[in-house]
Amino acid sequence: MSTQVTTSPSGQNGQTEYKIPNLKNINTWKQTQWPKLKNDLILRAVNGDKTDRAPVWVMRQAGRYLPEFLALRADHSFFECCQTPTLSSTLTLQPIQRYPLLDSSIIFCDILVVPQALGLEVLMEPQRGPVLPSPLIDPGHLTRLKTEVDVEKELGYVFEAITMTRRKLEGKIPLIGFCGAPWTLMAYMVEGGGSKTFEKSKSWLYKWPEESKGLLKRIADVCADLLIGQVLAGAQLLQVFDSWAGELTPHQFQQFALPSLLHISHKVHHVLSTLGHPSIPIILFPKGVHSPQSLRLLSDPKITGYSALGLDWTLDPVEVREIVGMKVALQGNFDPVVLYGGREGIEREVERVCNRWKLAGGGWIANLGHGITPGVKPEDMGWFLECVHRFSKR
Ligand SMILES: Cc1c2[nH]c(c1CCC(=O)O)Cc1[nH]c(c(CCC(=O)O)c1C)Cc1[nH]c(c(CCC(=O)O)c1C)Cc1[nH]c(c(C)c1CCC(=O)O)C2
Repeated sequence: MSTQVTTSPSGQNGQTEYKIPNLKNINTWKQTQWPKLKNDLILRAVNGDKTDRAPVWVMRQAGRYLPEFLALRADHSFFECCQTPTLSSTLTLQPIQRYPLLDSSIIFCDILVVPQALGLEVLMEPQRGPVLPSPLIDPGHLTRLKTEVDVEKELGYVFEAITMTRRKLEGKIPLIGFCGAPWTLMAYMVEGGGSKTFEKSKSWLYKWPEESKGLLKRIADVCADLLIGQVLAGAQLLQVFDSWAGELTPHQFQQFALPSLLHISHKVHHVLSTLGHPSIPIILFPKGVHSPQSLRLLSDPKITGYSALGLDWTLDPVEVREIVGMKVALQGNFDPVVLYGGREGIEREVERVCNRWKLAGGGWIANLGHGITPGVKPEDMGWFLECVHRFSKR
């Protein structure tokens, strides 16, 4: 029986048609019995509830600062770790086993699995980070991308890892599924790797605006299917990482990045509701987006489909609250470098930042304002978590 049905989103102009992805568990998720969730703090905070203390997790919490990660990585390539469900699951659980104070887990994977699923080669090079040897130079190269991406076939390993990990978590804490945002992924696909100036990817926006929008939409479709698959496989919360959103002018953010972000959230919510699945909150991390105008456009979850916004450390939570109001929950926003500040430095800064967040009111998920870096001492991460538990108490 084919599961390919199309539906129209409600509350819009009725033009958009969302194709339901072909997923193995599209009809079987209802029969899955999950262990009862014991700590739902993050799920309450993401819905805007004031919690007794802030739930805390850390972006990139599984990674190179952990000796147990490095030990496993020594025997396996980076993408082998992502693509092998047992390895991904083990890596996801490493920080959870070490730090009982974490209130959420996030599946071990990478945002760049989406360009891979679209047909581009992605390598992870030891000193350089991600490298795409054949980037998209101009719109003529768009024909190199697959027109139809079967997410089950290309990314089924993520779904398997999610199901395995949720079982192993035994309901201790929720599991976050994630993807990269279309603009951030487009930047990698055009630049061929990281960049300081984003000259190539931003010139696409100036030279070929319509083709850029088309590309962003194609990426967004795969991202949405990846998120839907993760939810049906057991993810309880989702995050979309727009790490390079701050490289755009506010106008470009609104013209290019935002519509593709909305395409993802609307498709995810619409398809899940069509399947009769309970709605799942999505956190958006639009790193570097500071323009009040852009933040205001992200302030109403009913319109955007994003329940929470992740803030980087250069924003002040009280100022952001004044701009976005009370409808959206917020996440963040400790300076990742605080983890190099020593025990006293960490304690002082956590207390200060927690006090700002208490003034900001509303739902707060404590996190860093960007990923944890490889040089952090594991015991300092542990101390940071202790301090957040202590100082975020209401
Ligand atoms: C931009 C981006 C990428 N990947 C990701 C982002 C968005 C977040 C951000 O802005 O930091 C997201 C990501 N990458 C990874 C996760 C796993 C889950 C978690 O613990 O948070 C997540 C959520 C593992 C990873 N992704 C990567 C590693 C290290 C690779 C290694 O072991 O060699 C890990 C643990 C590699 C990676 N992957 C990427 C880069 C730039 C790099 C190299 C530099 C770096 O490590 O920061 C792309």
